[in-house]
Amino acid sequence: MARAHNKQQPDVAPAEANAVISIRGLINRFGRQIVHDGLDLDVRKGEVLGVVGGSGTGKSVLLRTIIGLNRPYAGRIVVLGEDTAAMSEREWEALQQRWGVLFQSGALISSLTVAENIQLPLKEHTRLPRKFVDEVTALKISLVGLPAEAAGKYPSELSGGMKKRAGLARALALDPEILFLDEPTAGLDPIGASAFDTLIRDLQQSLGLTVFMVTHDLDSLHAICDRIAVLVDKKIKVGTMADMLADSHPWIREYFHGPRSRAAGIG
Ligand SMILES: Nc1ncnc2c1ncn2[C@@H]1O[C@H](COP(=O)(O)OP(=O)(O)OP(=O)(O)O)[C@@H](O)[C@H]1O
Repeated sequence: MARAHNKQQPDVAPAEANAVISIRGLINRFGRQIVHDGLDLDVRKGEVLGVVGGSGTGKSVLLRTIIGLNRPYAGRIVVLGEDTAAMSEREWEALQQRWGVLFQSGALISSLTVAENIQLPLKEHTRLPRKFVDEVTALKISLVGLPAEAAGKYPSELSGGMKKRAGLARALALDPEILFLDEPTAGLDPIGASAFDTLIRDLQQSLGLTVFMVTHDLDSLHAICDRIAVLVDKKIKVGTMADMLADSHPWIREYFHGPRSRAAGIG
């Protein structure tokens, strides 16, 4: 797994006091293409942050960088108080267990049942007795609104929405503090997407999660996000929906006042 080992940067703004993720001066580049150029971001404890931006602006790269799947060119990333560039492998492994990730596809292993998929992180990172693992699995399955019978099914036997829920159950297996979601409602019909939004909001509130959600879905932004982070000009602008509606940046205006946003009851 790629990890950041770059130098800390001096003279940067301090992190917000209640930030669970704090990013300063992040630069990501691939060859001559600069994706992020001095990006700063604080994600507050207990918020649902929606991350939007045009295609190719680096939403997924940002998520992947925070969780250590992409090594940044420069910058400082502090997650749950830990500087990710200054950690031993053991500390890094411990930190990874404090977040869960749901990728767009659900990323379930097709040869394993739903229960076995959910049990993977439990078996990898804990030494819980078998009976307890089974109990936790059943609890997570019910938490995400899947029927108990789903436990024995293979991913190919599930609908798109059920696969997402199973992926979410796996992301929640280790009781994370932060949930990373990459386009969670992509591929779902509007009713399924809205139900998934509600589920995320309910879980966030009942479990006290901080949610970092990359999305294109204006309905989701409107329905469940406390704040919105927009990737523009290789940096990030953060604010409430009201802030975004008042912003004069051309892309932000177009996005939040365009026809799709009016359809979502926003612009
Ligand atoms: N491993 C990589 N090697 C080279 N270029 C990459 C790599 N990963 C991402 N990129 C480039 O970085 C840019 C940002 O990619 P990213 O997937 O983060 O965009 P995005 O904002 O999530 O886009 P979309 O909304 O279309 O999914 C793109 O131009 C992409 O081609």
